[in-house]
Amino acid sequence: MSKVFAGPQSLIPVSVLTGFLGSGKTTLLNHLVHAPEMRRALVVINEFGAISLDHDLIARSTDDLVVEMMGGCLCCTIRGDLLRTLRDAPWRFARDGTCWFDRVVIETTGLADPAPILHTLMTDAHLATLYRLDGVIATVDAATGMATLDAQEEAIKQAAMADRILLTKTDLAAPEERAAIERRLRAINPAAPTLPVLQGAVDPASLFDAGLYDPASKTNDVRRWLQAEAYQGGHGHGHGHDHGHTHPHHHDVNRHDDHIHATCLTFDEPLDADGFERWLDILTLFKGPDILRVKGIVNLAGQPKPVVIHGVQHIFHPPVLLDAWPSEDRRTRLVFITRDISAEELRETLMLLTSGIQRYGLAGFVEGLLNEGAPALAPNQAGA
Ligand SMILES: Nc1nc2c(ncn2[C@@H]2O[C@H](COP(=O)(O)OP(=O)(O)OP(=O)(O)O)[C@@H](O)[C@H]2O)c(=O)[nH]1
Repeated sequence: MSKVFAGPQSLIPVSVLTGFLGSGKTTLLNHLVHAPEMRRALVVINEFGAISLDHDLIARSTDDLVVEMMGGCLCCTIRGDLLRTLRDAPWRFARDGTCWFDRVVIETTGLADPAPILHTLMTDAHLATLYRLDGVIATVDAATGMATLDAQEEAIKQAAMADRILLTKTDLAAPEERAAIERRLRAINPAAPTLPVLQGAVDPASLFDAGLYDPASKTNDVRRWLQAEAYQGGHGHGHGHDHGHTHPHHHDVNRHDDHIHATCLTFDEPLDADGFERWLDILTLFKGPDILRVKGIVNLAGQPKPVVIHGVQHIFHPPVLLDAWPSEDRRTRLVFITRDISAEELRETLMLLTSGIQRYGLAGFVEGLLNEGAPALAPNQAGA
């Protein structure tokens, strides 16, 4: 928690375009590259296997737009190729001694799990001085998306990790088919707007600036980014503090997204900083693969400023210490999209650690656990 990320205004925004095979990523990019927002963009394309020679974008690789091709599977060669490409790009594409491009879009292969790409962007110290993750855009085919989500767990991950979901090929889907997939996507990822797209035609303004930093206001815009209210339309209104979407029971019980929980946890009282940090460590250590996305604004005891956290699986972006609370609302709000981890489990384990460490100190808490076992510090006894 000690590293604090600073200076987002000078960093180049990176958008990650993901989506299953044939779901319309290239069609979208071919449309997008004509937009003024892409005038000085670096587009990094990763295709598994041979790159189609009639890829329109190759023809568009001109003075104005640079298209970098990377072979191989991005999620397997991530530590090498993408890192090198992004590290070298500012000087490779420099003009008059300065970095020429002002935006990066990475198109991933349809088979890719987007997590390693996000991890690279979030953790490499050198990249962190050049780039900021602007957002994840996922294309989902309105006609075949249901079957893809049923069969391919990667497709669920892509939707769960997205900041924007683009529902493509809406011309090929019957209205009820489209409504069903929209419902399903909202349940997987309630905060990501689902935007219909025909033949790639999309307004770039609806795709970009999805990150914490808002170039329009030149500040970190937590409310727009966190979208905590989106999780509150589901179940559990009014009473507890956990709001989220659970999935209605389906006959095909093995559907991957029956395991997905989208939840917002809210805490009225400041949290013990040590307990919170240790809880995140333990959670990511043991449950990392099942944490698809976490975002949050956290009120830590003794820290007057809010801390913003952002993680994908076991990797967290360095926390951001904001100058001030964005509103009067000083509650901790954590939004989670997880696989097989319920809101209750998240809340109870967090309360156990923060209350236990606050009350007994770390050494006393651990000693208590060793001597008496966890029941002695059960959540309802630990002040939850
Ligand atoms: N009918 C219809 N077809 C579309 C639409 N968008 C894309 N397509 C078609 O869908 C096919 C796949 O689109 P691509 O853009 O190549 O998809 P992709 O996600 O880049 O595919 P991969 O590179 O294989 O992962 C192409 O034949 C497109 O012309 C749409 O809105 N409507």
